[in-house]
Amino acid sequence: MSELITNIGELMTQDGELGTLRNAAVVLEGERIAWIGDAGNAPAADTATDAQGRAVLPGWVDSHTHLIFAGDRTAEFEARMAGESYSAGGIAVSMNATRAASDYELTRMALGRVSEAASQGTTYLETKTGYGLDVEHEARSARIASTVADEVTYLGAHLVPAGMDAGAYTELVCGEMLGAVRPYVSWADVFCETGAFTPEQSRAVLTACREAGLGLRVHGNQLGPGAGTALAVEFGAASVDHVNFLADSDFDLLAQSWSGWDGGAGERGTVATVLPACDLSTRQPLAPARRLLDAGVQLAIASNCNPGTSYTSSVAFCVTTAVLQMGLSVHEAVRAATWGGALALGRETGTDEDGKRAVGSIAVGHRADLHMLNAPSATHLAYRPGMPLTHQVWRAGVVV
Ligand SMILES: N=CN[C@@H](CCC(=O)O)C(=O)O
Ligand SMILES: [Zn+2]
Repeated sequence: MSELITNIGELMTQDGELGTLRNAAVVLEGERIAWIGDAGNAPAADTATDAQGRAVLPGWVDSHTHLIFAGDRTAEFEARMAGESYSAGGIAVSMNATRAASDYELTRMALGRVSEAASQGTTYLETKTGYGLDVEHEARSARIASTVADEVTYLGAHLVPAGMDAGAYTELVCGEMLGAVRPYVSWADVFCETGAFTPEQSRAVLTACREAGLGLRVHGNQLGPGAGTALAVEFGAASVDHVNFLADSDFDLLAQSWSGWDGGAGERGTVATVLPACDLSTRQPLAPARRLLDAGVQLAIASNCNPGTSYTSSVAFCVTTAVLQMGLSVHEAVRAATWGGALALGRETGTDEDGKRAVGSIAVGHRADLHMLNAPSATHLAYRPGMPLTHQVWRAGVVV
């Protein structure tokens, strides 16, 4: 089956060569994009959708979420709004509720969250373990995650559970727990922060997970200056996320990590992933997205949907915040939330031949993940903050 989407007022492809097209059309064939061009030259297809001048973007690629949880942390949020500061300790509240939930409940809630995200334009999504925190419950979280998300990350190193020795727990994370989650995950992450894992413990986790063949990610520099970003770059992590408290040397390390990359080939560096909704919900200083881009660092924007610090899967909200409060242009923010997210997950390239089609940009052969706005341009995402602008979403060629 093929579908022609025509009369697109603005087609923001996020593809380096195609750029942004006006009065454009796209043809989808099965799960792939088959043709892109001027609406006047569009070929016939089995069905047609008239965009009536609306804008079309790639679907959001949300490269950082924590969707496998039960329970509620409204009280912690209220206390924070009354002046308390965020600390990692709240993770234990979610751990207890998550352990107590049945497989069915956890799966149903996770699917509900994925569906909320999809209805707002998210077409590719990563999620993590991290609220199980023992072998049985981390393995269960990983298994459930693998049934609801496109990419799964092992975050056994989220918090040392109360009553456990940090060294012994780190060994568990690096040993038996890693073995139990391994069939379900392709990434590993560590929360390298005061109150979570020390640089030495983080190093041990990253080393073991790399040896197990997992790609690496780091939660770093969320709550203060520290070693997270430097460790991420040293280990060749695909992404370091949060990056609120960076030293000058962290900017340099991140920028240098991309110096051997020419935009498509060469040595990949470490993406800096900013999480604007989390920054607002924790009342942290906003991550320095503008300075990172200006320094030559590749940037992603993600929702960080989780019960503690960012209970939203609205990437549009994050994009709006990045434009209005972090100094990004609309194009830069949309790029970070689409192509940038794909880059952070190693999914920005891929062709018909290898069968793992690229996501996060609109080009022939890429996966047909499209987000049509009820607006003539992507600028409306920032110009009309908070408005429900998602008009229609295609995921792998299928209307969501
Ligand atoms: N910072 C660490 N992990 C999550 C929050 C976890 C929680 O508080 O439940 C985050 O990315 O913000
Ligand atoms: Zn997180």
